[in-house]
Amino acid sequence: MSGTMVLVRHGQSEWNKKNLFTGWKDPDLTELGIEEAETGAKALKDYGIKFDIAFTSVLVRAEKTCQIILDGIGQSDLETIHDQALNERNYGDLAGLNKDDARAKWGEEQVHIWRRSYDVPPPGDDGESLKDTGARVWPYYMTDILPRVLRGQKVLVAAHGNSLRAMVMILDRLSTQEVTGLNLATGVPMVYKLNPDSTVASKEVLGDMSGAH
Ligand SMILES: O=C(O)[C@H](O)COP(=O)(O)O
Repeated sequence: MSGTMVLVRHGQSEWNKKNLFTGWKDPDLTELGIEEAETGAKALKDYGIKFDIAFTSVLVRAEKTCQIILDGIGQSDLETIHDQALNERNYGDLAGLNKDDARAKWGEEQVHIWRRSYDVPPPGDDGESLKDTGARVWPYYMTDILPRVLRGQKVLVAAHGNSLRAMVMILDRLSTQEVTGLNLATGVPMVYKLNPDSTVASKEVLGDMSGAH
């Protein structure tokens, strides 16, 4: 057994609350989002983990979630690396649109394809599919995060629904079809212990993922 990596999706953001596609837009956490991050912190405190380093994106909802968790477990000053490789997928021209309005306009199925398919990007020059998102998340994981875990460090990664779906896809060895059914709840820590060959030795979810959609 080597180290431990905890993945956590940021708490509810203002745009999650309004049901808007967000992507690289930068809304803050809501009160509920703060509470969700605090609940995640409590679960990690009860679990008894102390981290060696934290990683987050350059978007405020993930950065704040990361800091709330560190504050909640008594590690406020822990070294934290912010990198846009961990940002949410870029939602292209969908950013700022209401998800239900989009369903009314383009149909449930098309919107589901944009949100959950592996390789269909949302419309717009900068829109990223999950595969495109993985193309920046996976190398960053391999070069910056994984080596620390393999050295035995305990690593926190506070990021986003789709950047974390890309990570969970490779960790859980999900197929491109299986990943379409993967949804991550806000503020629920996933504790991965890795083997020396970087495969997953164990995965524990500290909370309820069932409400995620
Ligand atoms: O960027 C967004 O809109 C959300 O953070 C994730 O959205 P999704 O669950 O629709 O992919």
